[in-house]
Amino acid sequence: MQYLRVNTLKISPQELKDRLESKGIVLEDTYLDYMFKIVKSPYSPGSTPEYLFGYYYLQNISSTVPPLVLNPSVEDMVLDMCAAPGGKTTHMAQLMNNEGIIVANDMKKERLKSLSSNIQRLGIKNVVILNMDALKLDKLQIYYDKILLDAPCTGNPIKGRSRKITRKDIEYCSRRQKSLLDVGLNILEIGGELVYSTCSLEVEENEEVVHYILDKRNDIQLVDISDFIKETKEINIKEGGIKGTLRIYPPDEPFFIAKFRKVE
Ligand SMILES: C[S@@+](CC[C@H](N)C(=O)[O-])C[C@H]1O[C@@H](n2cnc3c(N)ncnc32)[C@H](O)[C@@H]1O
Repeated sequence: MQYLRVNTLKISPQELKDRLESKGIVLEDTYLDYMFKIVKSPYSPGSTPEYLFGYYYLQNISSTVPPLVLNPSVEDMVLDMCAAPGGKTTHMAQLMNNEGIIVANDMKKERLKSLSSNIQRLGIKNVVILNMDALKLDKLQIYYDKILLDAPCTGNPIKGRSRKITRKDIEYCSRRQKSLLDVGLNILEIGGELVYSTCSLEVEENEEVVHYILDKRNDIQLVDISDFIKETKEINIKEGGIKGTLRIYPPDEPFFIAKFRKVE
């Protein structure tokens, strides 16, 4: 199922809906007034003039949840630790009305090209792009009010990979996720919040990562985000294996989401 997120920095949801429907694209409302389900389209939704003008971004409905849970505001200094191709960075820029600062980092140069072209196409002006291994971000000694860690996981399709995911892959991802989360929490301001998400359903990459952090650190608390379940009716969303976390299940793209606050 394909969805589009209206880029409200450039056009209103109603105006875009009218324009696309006049071309034969059939859209359906969702829980977000700026997100539509594409029910029918006579041509590829990524090839319309409206797409090229940056009036919308194509993404799965599940991936709207982590930025909404983080809830960045204009006053916040925001970090997106693993940002490419920028679905969540550009959504956060929209939530911040193109003001404030978002540092969008990704380690892979190749993937930064699509992040950069999406930022340009959507007319986003509050994003600074950084090309670093996120495991080294604490060396910069820059501290953030809000951090999104949309971590690399076994759920991400890897170009050219045809083999099945093994236990070793899951264990490797889990170790890397724990380290990335630890670094992110080190550069969070006291009182600041970090949202951790993956598109994997493996416990080792999700609940186990949360337990690892809560067992290891006294300066971090888990924030209960289960209220979100009521707000997102048409998504197959449930409480995760730890109280206060979220899991999204197929037919929507799977996601695990947890929120942390630094308390001292
Ligand atoms: C799940 S994808 C991010 C998707 C992105 N948040 C979005 O919404 O469009 C994970 C990203 O992490 C990046 N990555 C993997 N290891 C990294 C590391 N050590 N430091 C920074 N980025 C990394 C990958 O290049 C990939 O772009």
